[in-house]
Amino acid sequence: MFELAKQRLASVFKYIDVDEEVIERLSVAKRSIIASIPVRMDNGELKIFTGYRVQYDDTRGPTKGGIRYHPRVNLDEVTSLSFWMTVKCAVAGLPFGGAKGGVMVNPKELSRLELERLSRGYIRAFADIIGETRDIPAPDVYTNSTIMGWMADEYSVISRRQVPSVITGKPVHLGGSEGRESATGQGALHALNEYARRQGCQKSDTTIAVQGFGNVGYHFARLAKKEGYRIVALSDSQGAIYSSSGLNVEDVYTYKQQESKLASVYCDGTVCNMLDYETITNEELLTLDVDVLVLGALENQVSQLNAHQIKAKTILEIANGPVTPQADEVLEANGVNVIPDVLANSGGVIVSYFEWVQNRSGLYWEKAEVKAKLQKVMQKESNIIYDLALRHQCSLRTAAYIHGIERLAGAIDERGNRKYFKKQ
Ligand SMILES: NC(=O)C1=CN([C@@H]2O[C@H](COP(=O)(O)OP(=O)(O)OC[C@H]3O[C@@H](n4cnc5c(N)ncnc54)[C@H](O)[C@@H]3O)[C@@H](O)[C@H]2O)C=CC1
Ligand SMILES: O=C(O)CCC(=O)C(=O)O
Repeated sequence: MFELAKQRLASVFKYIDVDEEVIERLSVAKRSIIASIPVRMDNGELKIFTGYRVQYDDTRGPTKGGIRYHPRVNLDEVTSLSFWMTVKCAVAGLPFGGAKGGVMVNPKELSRLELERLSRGYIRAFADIIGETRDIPAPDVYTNSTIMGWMADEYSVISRRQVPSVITGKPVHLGGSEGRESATGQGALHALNEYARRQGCQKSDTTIAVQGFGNVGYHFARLAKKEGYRIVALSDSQGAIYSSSGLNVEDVYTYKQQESKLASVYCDGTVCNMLDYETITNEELLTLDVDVLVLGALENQVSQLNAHQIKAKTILEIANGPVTPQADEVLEANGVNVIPDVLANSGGVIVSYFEWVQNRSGLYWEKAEVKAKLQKVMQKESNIIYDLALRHQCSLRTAAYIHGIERLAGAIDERGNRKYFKKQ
């Protein structure tokens, strides 16, 4: 996966003249740590979990990135995610480098207390390498604000002082920022709005299918529906639902909260009939004839295996790495525009940055202020990237990488390396 991720890096060097030293530095992670995390389970047994933290590059500031709990987490995946965080923070213009963490675990199999012991154990294992000006974790797949609260608390216990800024995405009562919970979905909507405005699209005529109904998928779907887009399909890991006239996202969310999976929404015949939804498979959702396909689950969902079947005109990547480089080629040839992850899902880390700033200054902002600041950054960076794509006649992904790598290369150069532009 990491080798594939790096192919994106290589593709921008034909557009910008960058010194080999920059390429060399951005081709490897600065630090990768694997740790054993012992956890006493509720039945008295000791279980050892494997935890990862990769700090990819810190040229532009302390490294930043979420922690993922998933049974398939591995070093290759965490390294790729940390590389994308590096590019993303540069694309958003944040004073951060990139990192990512993870634990190989199925959190659905743990009790709440076991989950808390694992999360505190993760911090004890990595306390020496994280820190408010070193590396600042945040939530990712199957981690949330409650887990971030436990982690920040554990770090404060170890440090014998209050250090809320070591972790972002915390509960608001523990120093979390207003608006962080919905920030990734909200940011993606800003990126889509700017794109739609430039294409002259009417929101009410635009149909959207959303893969993934967790933090980012739910908030995106909820906010997009509120703005007038038509959400016609939703999926989670267990199944998918469809309605040509549009789904009521809040109703679906309420049923999922009660029943824990989307499948229950339609498995219960009463609910299904009442809401007029039909069931489709997860694979069918990806190939629906919609205007926008939103990928908000995991990596490698559109690959060379299914790219040629995609009928959507635009893909919005809220997940990290949901389209493979091989699929990019097929999509580009078929005229499908991809609004790339490093732009589309940057709302989360942007509001994480706001949280870090609030924690460090001790001055807290109201939700409206956070939302206005997020909108300003998303609109600015989206339009820079959409303009770059027009100027270079390249894909939106390549334009986003050009934008991020130029900022990174500038920082690497200004830290004392050879001039990054070979020709001035
Ligand atoms: N939480 C955040 O602030 C950010 C998350 N992301 C990325 O967004 C993606 C989703 O993250 P979250 O929403 O936070 O995770 P989450 O754990 O809240 O939700 C993940 C969702 O994906 C669903 N899912 C898993 N496999 C699926 C499949 N094959 N088909 C359909 N649905 C599937 C799960 O059922 C769940 O609904 C990940 O790639 C993550 O790295 C990116 C930026 C920030
Ligand atoms: O909020 C953050 O610091 C990072 C979120 C994240 O992991 C991501 O953008 O992929």
